[in-house]
Amino acid sequence: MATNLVSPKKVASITERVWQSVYGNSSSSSSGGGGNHQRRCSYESDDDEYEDYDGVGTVQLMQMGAERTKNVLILMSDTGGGHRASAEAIRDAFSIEFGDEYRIIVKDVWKEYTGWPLNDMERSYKFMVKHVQLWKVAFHSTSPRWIHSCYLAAIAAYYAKEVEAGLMKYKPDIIICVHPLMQHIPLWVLKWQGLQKKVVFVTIITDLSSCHPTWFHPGVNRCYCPSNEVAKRALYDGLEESQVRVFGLPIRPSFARAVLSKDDLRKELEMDPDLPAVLLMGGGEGMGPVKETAKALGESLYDKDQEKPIGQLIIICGRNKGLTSTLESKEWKIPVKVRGFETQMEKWMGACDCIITKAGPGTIAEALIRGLPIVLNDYIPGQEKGNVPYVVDNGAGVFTRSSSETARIMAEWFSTKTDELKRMSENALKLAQPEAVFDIVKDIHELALQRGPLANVPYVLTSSFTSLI
Ligand SMILES: CCCCC/C=C\C/C=C\CCCCCCCC(=O)OC[C@H](CO[C@@H]1O[C@H](CO)[C@H](O)[C@H](O)[C@H]1O)OC(=O)CCCCCCC/C=C\C/C=C\CCCCC
Ligand SMILES: O=c1ccn([C@@H]2O[C@H](COP(=O)(O)OP(=O)(O)O)[C@@H](O)[C@H]2O)c(=O)[nH]1
Repeated sequence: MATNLVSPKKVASITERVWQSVYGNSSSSSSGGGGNHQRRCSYESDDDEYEDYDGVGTVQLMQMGAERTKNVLILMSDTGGGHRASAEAIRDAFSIEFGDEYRIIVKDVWKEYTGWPLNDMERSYKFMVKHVQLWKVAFHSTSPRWIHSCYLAAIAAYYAKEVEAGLMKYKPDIIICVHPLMQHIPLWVLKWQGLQKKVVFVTIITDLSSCHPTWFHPGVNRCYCPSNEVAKRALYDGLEESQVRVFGLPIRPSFARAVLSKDDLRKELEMDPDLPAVLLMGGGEGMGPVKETAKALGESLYDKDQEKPIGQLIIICGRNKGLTSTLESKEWKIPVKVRGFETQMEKWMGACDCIITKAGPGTIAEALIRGLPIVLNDYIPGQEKGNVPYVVDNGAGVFTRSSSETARIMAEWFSTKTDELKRMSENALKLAQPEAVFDIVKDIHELALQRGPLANVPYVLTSSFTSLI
């Protein structure tokens, strides 16, 4: 039975055999959409990575009773840039705090293992936020619990086995979820497998204030909320106080720990050493009115009377290649740098004096750490709407959708209103939570230590035990 599940050359692990005995022959299974059968074959036969992780079971057996490296699986999706940035922040903080004690795997398990629509959330999300009314309707119409639960249950029925295969491949001791739609199915899988006592499951919410109710899953061991406002919503939506912690949004340790001198950074990034600098961006996808704002700034930061610039402009277009090439081909009267997706955002932010961005939570939290006053020029309806009062009411920035207004504010900040820029910078620093990421990983570590004896039993055994329960 199920001979197609395992390569003839590979001896099936106990987990796989138990898995087969529970689910039978995959080729006769009716579940799964077009793409997933192929994925499953590669998982079972010739996936190199799988070989590495299969070895973990053996290592676990050898290390029983001794301290062993724990596997941490971080579930994320590239819907925008914020989920990956938070996942990487957690990964880096684990490594700084605990070295080799944890093996961190950052994955979009949906993409690897499932089919449509789960394996294509990036494109669907991009499409929907481009047609902003569509996103608004989708966001609000799926807010009631009974509606999103029905959708997710239907998807779980279709893809549970694939998600299970994805989770089993990495044999996680801890699952960290940084995406609202990646909790329900894995939590069901853990329940069905009887692995709830073995695997720690935590969610880290990456929205600062207003967020979709799918974030609040009562089945998690911990729900890390970035603000008190989100924590209140979590309690209101049924989580217990013991599940909720508020430390802040996890930001990459390079923002918190690096000692950066603005002068050195400007030299390294080949910027003008003296002119005040504004960073213009629109999240990981380069969304919002970046092009119009850039053009308006090109005019407002040029002093026509004195025929010289009063500021310089850095534009980071993220993955928006069209925007990059359009802006690169333009002639500017002021010093301008146009960049695509940058991996060292802490350097660009450290070299600038303020930022113009849509209200993405990741970018806002990073800018606050760097003490950058913020002009918010757009927000995605639903989850980003509440970020606007979060910044404005705390005196760390202003909101305007008008490009000419943004350009005017910037010209004032760089000339007659430098005191306002300074005050906002101080307010930004007061809101910053650079240590949040370290507090979160320490708390997860504590949680893992509190697990019962089942946590130390290798997967190769727990799965076979639990299938008998
Ligand atoms: C009458 C119209 C009915 C419309 C409903 C029909 C179908 C559902 C369609 C879409 C689902 C919409 C999901 C909405 C809830 C999502 C929860 C949420 O807030 O997710 C946010 C993430 C993106 O995170 C954001 O990233 C930003 C970065 O730029 C920023 O950081 C922001 O602050 C973050 O919150 O959104 C997603 O990942 C959306 C994924 C979209 C998936 C589309 C799949 C559509 C295809 C079919 C629908 C099937 C399943 C959907 C299940 C939805 C259950 C709620
Ligand atoms: O070129 C880029 C553009 C953006 N980002 C990061 O992408 C994240 C964007 O997250 P945010 O929540 O602001 O917006 P999203 O892209 O998710 O809409 C932030 O951490 C940015 O620093 C990046 O690393 N490089």
